[in-house]
Amino acid sequence: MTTKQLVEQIHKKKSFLCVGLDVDLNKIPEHLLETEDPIFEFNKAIIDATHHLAVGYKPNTAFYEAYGLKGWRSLEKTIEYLNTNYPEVFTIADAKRGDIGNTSTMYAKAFFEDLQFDSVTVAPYMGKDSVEPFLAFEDKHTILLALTSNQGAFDFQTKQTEGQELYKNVLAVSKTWANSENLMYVVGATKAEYLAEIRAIIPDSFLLVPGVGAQGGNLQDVCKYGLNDQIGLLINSSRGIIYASKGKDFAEAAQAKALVLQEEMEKILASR
Ligand SMILES: O=c1ccn([C@@H]2O[C@H](COP(=O)(O)O)[C@@H](O)[C@H]2O)c(=O)[nH]1
Repeated sequence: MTTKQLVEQIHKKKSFLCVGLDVDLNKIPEHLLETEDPIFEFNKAIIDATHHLAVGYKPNTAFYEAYGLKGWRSLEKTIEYLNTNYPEVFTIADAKRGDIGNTSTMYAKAFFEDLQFDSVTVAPYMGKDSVEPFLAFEDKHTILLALTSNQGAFDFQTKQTEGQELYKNVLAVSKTWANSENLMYVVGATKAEYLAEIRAIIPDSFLLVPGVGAQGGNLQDVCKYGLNDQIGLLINSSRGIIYASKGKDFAEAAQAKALVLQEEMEKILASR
């Protein structure tokens, strides 16, 4: 999917919501555990109930890898289901990959060619040659960790290096890499106060913003400095949406939670 198509979807749905599909078998309704593939059945119901309110879906691969081969098959079925039934949505494999060049190429093939995701999250730590193999894929997006939502972000990301914070260095340097137009960045909703300075370095890039809901980040705070001319934000909520109920009404309850965020986004978009 191109960035232009993503922006069109945002305007059409009046939403820049991304639903996180982080499926934990201990948290899903019990009746689904009797089915052959509980993870896929859960995802399918959540997607069907929320697709008109969300422009993106983000399975975090950890939640699939944790269940071995069966979990990976559930991930495959989920992305196939999205691409077949809702090809207009932007898909993110939250896998946080990145390695030496030839290995990164294989990661990129896995997520872009085999699984057919639109994007994958990548850690910048190993530098340019670990990220450029992902950027080489046309109309695919590499979402680089910049300033993450967790407390540990302060251990390294905000430390001074070459006269500025490391995360700012990541933003400024990655902009110069080959095909950097395919880059997006992760900035945690819990770090909204950094967004003005982030936008000064990367005014045009899309930001994937996790951390609203369960982690306490605030949508209004993120939008104040995070929005740009193209909207430029994908706000992710995982637990806050998908675990709204553990009963048979789980999909309706998830829809209600997604609707609250979509309506808030619609108001924000209308007020610009
Ligand atoms: O900085 C980051 C980067 C990634 N994540 C991931 O996003 C979701 C958030 O889930 P919630 O349940 O809405 O808190 C999850 O997959 C994280 O691994 C992040 O939270 N922060």
